[in-house]
Amino acid sequence: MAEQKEPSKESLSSFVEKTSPKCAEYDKILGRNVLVAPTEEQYELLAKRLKQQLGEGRGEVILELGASEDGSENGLLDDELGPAEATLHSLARSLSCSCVRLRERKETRGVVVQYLIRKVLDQSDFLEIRVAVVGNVDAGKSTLLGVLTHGELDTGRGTARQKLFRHKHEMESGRTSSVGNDILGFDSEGNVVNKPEHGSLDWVKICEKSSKVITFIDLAGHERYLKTTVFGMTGHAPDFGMLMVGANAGIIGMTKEHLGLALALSVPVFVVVTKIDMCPAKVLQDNLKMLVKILKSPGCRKVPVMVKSSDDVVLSATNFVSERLCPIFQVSNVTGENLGILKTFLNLLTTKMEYHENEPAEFQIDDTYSVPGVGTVVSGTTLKGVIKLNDTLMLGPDPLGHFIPISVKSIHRKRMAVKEVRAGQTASFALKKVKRSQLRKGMVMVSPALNPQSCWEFEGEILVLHHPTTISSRYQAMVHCGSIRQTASIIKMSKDCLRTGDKALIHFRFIKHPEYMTSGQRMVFREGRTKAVGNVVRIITQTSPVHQGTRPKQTKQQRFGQGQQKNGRRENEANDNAMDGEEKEYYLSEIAASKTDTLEGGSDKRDSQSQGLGCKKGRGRRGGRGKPLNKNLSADNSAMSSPAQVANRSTSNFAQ
Ligand SMILES: Nc1nc2c(ncn2[C@@H]2O[C@H](COP(=O)(O)OP(=O)(O)OP(=O)(O)O)[C@@H](O)[C@H]2O)c(=O)[nH]1
Repeated sequence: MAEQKEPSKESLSSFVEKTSPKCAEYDKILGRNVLVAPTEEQYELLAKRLKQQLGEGRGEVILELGASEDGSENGLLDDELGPAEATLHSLARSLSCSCVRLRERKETRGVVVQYLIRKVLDQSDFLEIRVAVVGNVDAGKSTLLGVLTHGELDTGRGTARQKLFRHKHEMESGRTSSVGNDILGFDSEGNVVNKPEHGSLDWVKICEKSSKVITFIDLAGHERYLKTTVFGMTGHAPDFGMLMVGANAGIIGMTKEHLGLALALSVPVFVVVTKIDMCPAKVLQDNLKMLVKILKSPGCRKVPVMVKSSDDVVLSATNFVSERLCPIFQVSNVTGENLGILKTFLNLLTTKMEYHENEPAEFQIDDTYSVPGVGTVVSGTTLKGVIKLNDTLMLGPDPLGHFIPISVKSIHRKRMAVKEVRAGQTASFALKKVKRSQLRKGMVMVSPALNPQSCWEFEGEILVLHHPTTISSRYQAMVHCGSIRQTASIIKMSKDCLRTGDKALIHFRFIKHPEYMTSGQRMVFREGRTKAVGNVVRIITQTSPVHQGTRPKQTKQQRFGQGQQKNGRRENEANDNAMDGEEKEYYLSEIAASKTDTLEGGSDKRDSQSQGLGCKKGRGRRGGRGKPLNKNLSADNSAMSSPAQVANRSTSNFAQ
């Protein structure tokens, strides 16, 4: 493989030095001498501190043996290391934890050793980390997931991905169109639990044997399914983003778009470059150079690090939570090269998201099912609190903005029956006395103590990442906020009009039904190539939705028929995209009804029509200016604002 000028070790260690949090108490207690021969009192203190750290790390923590407070006498001598390790093992055992040696390094005085301490959980419990998998079409996303979770290498002809596809058309075309899920389990020692004999239906076995489960959210790379991909990033609450890049193709198509989205949503990203087995050295080198340049650009402000050894893995995983570090892996799904270090990295990932288990429960619904013999089932993420079997929660809002009490009949985590689910965990609930037709994605189930209120209107502080002209009042686009995705209209803005790069306070109104939102939530406002990101700052609750103009009721047949006719591509969209047609239809009628446009408003709407609704005329086009879909794809790089610009604006204004 090509020699690369990598920014790896120097930048990594200097980065670590600059960003590692120093905890005086921790250093004092776990200092070199204390662990070698602790007194009884010191031992108790150590156990207390370790317990606290395990709580903060949701059941795991990485510790360093031999690091002293001031760095002057770093390292343990040979005769000190044994007793210090024995103390640590004994501490871990006393707290029902495993203790795995990760790496050691030479310091001025002796060695410093890093250990992973992980709680050994009972069969029904496991630590959960969600990783959204994004990247352009054919980057090898589904293939990598197939290889990681089924333990068998790919042939280079799409065999591994077959195990992941959910729809017949996906099998036939090889293209992901929906949000897929697969899991990779690690036991308390960090060994992969998944075995080739575990089919996709053996999630229960994997979870029972795992202390930590990585849930991959497999997202679509094609621009056609961008709405679904944005939903995956906002609605499935990923802890990390895994950006996939084909070694031979480099940063093309939707890669920048997906990177920009992850940055805008403050999701830490690591990059996996696939297909290194079939890529000429020069091409790989050029593409890596380009990748590093984009990541380092003032917009992204990342510290890219080529991860090539187990040492790099531990360093990058332990410092990854800082968001600035961006580890890059180069793998082959065919030869299996470097898949081992990628798995070690995944095993060490810990989320920095704070989940509040002591607050009243909040659960956001991202999918609904009707299961024969069980009834109505909803799946989603528990954002706050703890939900137990037979708990009564408020489900809503319905089209009138009301919440109804429902009772939780059964709870499943990763297809495994459990008695309770805590903040940060995904789950499915079987609900009593609720029809599936009463439910939709974006609804919530919350504790009655919250006395939930729905809203038609809210205020958001928004930064426009890209718009071809200007945005003004009455402009409409899709709001993605958690698992909510609904077209909203701009009622008022703190500026007359907004261009790319502008920031404003905007008053939005949903056009179809009220939603449950909370201030501080991150949101994306997009339509075609128009994109804006920001935060919800104020919820405007109101009782009467009458003036909102509820849309005429249509049968499912009518809605689906319209979608097919207009787009000429409906058959390929997964169910969760089935609202595209009706939303656009309603959107069009709204535009037609508004004859009192301002100059800017008019131009925006014409622009919106030409962009998102070009397909109305059955030309199968999207993206405006009469470009066919595939041309739009190839034009991506130039048409969108670079992620550098995008991220610069988003991180400097919002994320930081
Ligand atoms: N030689 C080689 N081929 C690979 C590798 N990874 C993936 N492929 C092949 O690349 C093709 C595309 O892989 P996919 O996994 O479908 O790509 P994707 O990113 O999931 O594509 P979408 O689902 O459409 O977004 C398949 O034919 C794979 O067999 C690799 O590391 N080496």
